[in-house]
Amino acid sequence: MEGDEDDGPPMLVEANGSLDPAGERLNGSIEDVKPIKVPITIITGYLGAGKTTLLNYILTARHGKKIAVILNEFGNTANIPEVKKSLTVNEGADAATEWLDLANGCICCSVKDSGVNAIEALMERRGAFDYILLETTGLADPGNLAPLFWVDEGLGSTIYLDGIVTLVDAKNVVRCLDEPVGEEVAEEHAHGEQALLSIAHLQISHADVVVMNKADLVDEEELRAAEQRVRSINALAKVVITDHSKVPQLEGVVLDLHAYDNVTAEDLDFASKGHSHLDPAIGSVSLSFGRLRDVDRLDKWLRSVLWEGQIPGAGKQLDGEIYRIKGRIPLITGELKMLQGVREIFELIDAVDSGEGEVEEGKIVIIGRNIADAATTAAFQSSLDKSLAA
Ligand SMILES: Nc1nc2c(ncn2[C@@H]2O[C@H](COP(=O)(O)OP(=O)(O)OP(=O)(O)O)[C@@H](O)[C@H]2O)c(=O)[nH]1
Ligand SMILES: [Zn+2]
Repeated sequence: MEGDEDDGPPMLVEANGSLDPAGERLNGSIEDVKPIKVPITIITGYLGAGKTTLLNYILTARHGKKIAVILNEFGNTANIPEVKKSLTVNEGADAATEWLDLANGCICCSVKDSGVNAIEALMERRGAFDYILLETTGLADPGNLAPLFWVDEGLGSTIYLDGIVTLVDAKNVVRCLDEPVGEEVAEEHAHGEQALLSIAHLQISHADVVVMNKADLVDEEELRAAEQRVRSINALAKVVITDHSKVPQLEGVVLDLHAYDNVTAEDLDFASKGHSHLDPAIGSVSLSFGRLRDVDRLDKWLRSVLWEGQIPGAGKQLDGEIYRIKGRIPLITGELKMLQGVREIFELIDAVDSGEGEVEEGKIVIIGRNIADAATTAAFQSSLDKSLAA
């Protein structure tokens, strides 16, 4: 019950949109028949880590962008089935309200059905936004949210997932992660105290950017320890250190992340360097391989691992879970494919031409629970080698 304190009505607030660049962009692209897709960034993080502080900072920063911010208000609403909740839009002195039908009083469970509709209705009435930022409750597991915005064509029409930003509290994160983690980590949507701790792991493991906040409360040594711990859980995420959530810039930290439509060499670079496994629960595995003739064998291997939890040829079921996967796959033709996945959903897509020349080495990075120990890492690599050569 007490853990649900910020499941209150979400508020949609428009940040400093006075310059209305969206309007300009709309007018400038009349010949473009495709509807403009608005990027949505999910802001998640442990209770009290600084999510609201970050969003307020963005709301007041001078950026000339039209940003819709969906906030969770403080409140003490218990989860009551089938309640309608409001989504308030503030535009300067104006305030407008959309109604959200929150199935169990929690936006993360209902955003698919009504949150997106509300956002779309809002854009129809108010003009398109450049960006949408969605703050989830401190308990939300982003693994449930990400696929809704990422691959669902119905939603994909107007909104696409730009990335997940996870706020962590530099002072408390190590202690939180060291608390015993129960079986609840595997549960889809747990709200107990035990689960809360597990959710901290999940939120970090799904992050594309980790904002390590409250740097003012720790010394250099504590800060490095916290940063290393976060990187050991998620070697793919960019880590940004802040005081009062004052991110150095918005682009690449909160906006324009392209975390689900592009995989750069830099994204995979840190993960492939090999790191100590500081966290027994969640870690990252980096696999490498040469250029492939096509992606068929890799596709089959991925289906076995992600859909069946089976490492081909290793003769055992994975006793963990995979949360996130990214890769860059060069073909002998010179083409480059990119791999993107959240939990069991994955896609192999053509790389955007970055003009970086031919890529020689293929790389895949997997983040998950109970998969990053030395034995499992070796099993992944040898299985992949055999499957690709077969
Ligand atoms: N010392 C310090 N305090 C901070 C910092 N960032 C935020 N705070 C304070 O920490 C408290 C929680 O910050 P919020 O932004 O409300 O955190 P939140 O993640 O939105 O919290 P919930 O909505 O409860 O999950 C507030 O009192 C902030 O003023 C920081 O960098 N340093
Ligand atoms: Zn929920």
